[in-house]
Parts: sequence; structure tokens; C-alpha cells
Amino acid sequence: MPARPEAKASSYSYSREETLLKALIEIDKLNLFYGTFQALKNVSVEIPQRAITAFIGPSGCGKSTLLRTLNRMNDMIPGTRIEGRIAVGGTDIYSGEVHVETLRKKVGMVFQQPNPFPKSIYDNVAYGPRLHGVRSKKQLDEIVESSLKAAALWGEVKDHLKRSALSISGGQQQRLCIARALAVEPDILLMDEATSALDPISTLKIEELAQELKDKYTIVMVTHNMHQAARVSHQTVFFLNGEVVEYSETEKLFSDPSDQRTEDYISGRFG
Ligand SMILES: Nc1ncnc2c1ncn2[C@@H]1O[C@H](COP(=O)(O)OP(=O)(O)OP(=O)(O)O)[C@@H](O)[C@H]1O
Repeated sequence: MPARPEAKASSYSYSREETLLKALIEIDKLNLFYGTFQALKNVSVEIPQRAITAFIGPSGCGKSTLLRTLNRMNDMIPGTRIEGRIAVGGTDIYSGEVHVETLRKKVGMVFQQPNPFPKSIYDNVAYGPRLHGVRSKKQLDEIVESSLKAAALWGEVKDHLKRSALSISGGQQQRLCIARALAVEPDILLMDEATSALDPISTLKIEELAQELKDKYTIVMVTHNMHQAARVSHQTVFFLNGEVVEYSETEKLFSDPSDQRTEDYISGRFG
């Protein structure tokens, strides 16, 4: 049986102020259907700002589906229907008032497989700002530099920004994708198993990076790796069969879960 993850407050501790964070994202009684299949059932979760929230649970339980509702990526899947409400900063993101493009600028996303564009490192990061109308070379240079610095990649690539993004390592590509997401100044960063295709050292770098970024951004990550959730997150949400079984501060969830199913999952009895 795999060792039960220990949430350690020691290396990445959170202040009292952080634990009293106001919810930035409020998900209320959310149901999601793919055609006739119900993938999310009556999900209500509050996600605090400037902290890391991890979604855990066995394969197919709805983690990625819920993540994708937060920037309306599910809109692109034909036959998808939702009921309930998701508010970001108090605004219902499924109401007619919110433009999807504006929402996606505010809610960036990084995927399992690094997916840089087949363009230079510079052009990858400058892509979003250009799309949003930034034309000045000086301003673009500044955005590229600050985004690559924020993604802890600047030192490794600053001397060859014109190189193809496809020529750097997978771990560097993933940090480039994070830089690309940060370049349009999001508030929220969604990470869908962003380290599962990476080696342990690259994984550690992304985990450390997420720790730094959480001071400025709200991070929601789907992870298959309970140890990762325990290491880096402030709050953990446990899913099973499309339902949220429970969610709480990570330390509590891993040391004193309220539900027997959570206990069984975190101690490796299934999943
Ligand atoms: N586009 C789709 N059309 C129909 N069903 C889908 C679609 N995407 C996901 N599903 C189904 O919805 C359920 C939840 O899938 P989801 O990908 O959200 O789970 P997950 O917890 O993220 O799984 P994993 O950990 O394996 O990525 C699964 O039963 C899946 O088969």
C-alpha cells in the first residue's frame, strides 16, 4: 500500500491571513452533462484567492471537467450543458455579461503536455499581448522579460529568445507555457496535471514556481499525485464519481478527513 501523503506545513507554510482568504471563485450547486452523461453532480466549492487549491480523486471522477468550467473550456465540447452557478470575484461567468475572451485572459490555463506554439520563445510569450493590442517593441520586450522571469525561465533562455520553443526541454517548455499564460496578466492560473509528463526535477521546479506564483495568482491544479497536492496546496478538493466528497485545508484533509471515502482514498485503499 502506498504511503499516505503527509501535508507538511513546514516547507510551504501559510500565514493566518492566508487561511482566512476570501473566496475568489464560488461554485454553487453545479451539474454538468456531456449529452446524457452527468459528469458533475451538485458540486459546491469555494476557492480562495492567492492560494493553491488541488483537485484530487481517481481517474474519471470529474476533476478536469470542473477545472475546464472555470474558463469555459467546456463550451467548446458539443453537447455540454451546465446547471448551477460559478462566480469569479462575484460575477457569474456564465451570464451574458461575461465575454469568453475576457474570461480566458483573466483565467489562464496550462495543460498536461507542454504545448508551445511552433514559434520562437519570444513570440510565444508575446503572442497574447500582441493579440490584445500591444504593438510597442519596448513594451513587448518588457512583458517577455518579466513573464519569463516570473516563470523562472529567463536565466535559461535570455540569450536565445529567437530560438524555436520546440528546441528546449519539456520542463522548460512547460515553464514557457506558464510564462505565455502570465503575459496577459491573469488573476487565476489553472494547471491540468501540468507536471505529469515531466521528470522529477522539472516537476519540482514547477512546484516551486507555483509556490512563488501563489503570492500573486490564484492557482487551481488537477493532480493525480496526492503527494504533490499535500506538498504544495493550501486547500484540497476530493472528487469521486462526479461528486465532491469533501474539501478543506490540505493539512486537515490528509490528517483528519471527515468522510470515510476520503480516508480510504488517501490511504491508498482504492484509486
Ligand atoms: N468530451 C467528453 N464527452 C463525454 N464524456 C466526457 C468528456 N470528457 C470527459 N468525459 C467523461 O466525464 C467524466 C469525467 O472526466 P474528467 O476528464 O473530468 O475526469 P478526471 O477526474 O479529470 O479524470 P483523469 O484523472 O483521468 O483525467 C469521465 O467519465 C469521462 O469519461
